[in-house]
Amino acid sequence: MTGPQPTIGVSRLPHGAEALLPAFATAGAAGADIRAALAEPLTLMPGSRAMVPTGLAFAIPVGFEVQVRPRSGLAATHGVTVLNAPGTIDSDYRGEVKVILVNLGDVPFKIENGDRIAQLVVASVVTARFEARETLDETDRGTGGFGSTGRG
Ligand SMILES: O=c1ccn([C@H]2C[C@H](O)[C@@H](COP(=O)(O)OP(=O)(O)OP(=O)(O)O)O2)c(=O)[nH]1
Ligand SMILES: [Mg+2]
Repeated sequence: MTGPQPTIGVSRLPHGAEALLPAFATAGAAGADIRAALAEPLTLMPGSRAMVPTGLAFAIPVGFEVQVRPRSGLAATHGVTVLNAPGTIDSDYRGEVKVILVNLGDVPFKIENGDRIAQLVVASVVTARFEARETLDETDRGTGGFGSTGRG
């Protein structure tokens, strides 16, 4: 561990009373797996999405965010991913963390209580100021974008 190690307070909501806290599967993992908190299994039909409850609410220290990212295994094996990846959990959000999963595969995908559905990456946040200006400084790129570089 070399960088900052903030502590994120985690509150178990009533329906997440038995929920496990997010956990890093290995010492070097960047993402902490987060699990579904479900009273009964949920089946995600092909092409459909669901806001999957985790039963947890966070208190993230100011200056940090939590990103909700897909698990590669679910994506590669089942075509199941996080629709809004990376989801953003703001430091001032105290509601339940939910994971918006979408099934891009061609068979139904069943989610059981306690299944690891996504991974959380904690990141530092830079809060920039946005300042209106009449003109912007010139650069080599200028207004070129959308694949403009590398053309002969
Ligand atoms: O995958 C996600 C993304 C967001 N959130 C929660 C935490 C976040 O702080 C809040 C708002 O998310 P976001 O800013 O992405 O959504 P918005 O559509 O901009 O809503 P708002 O107007 O509430 O900011 O919703 C989740 O639980 N899961
Ligand atoms: Mg927002």
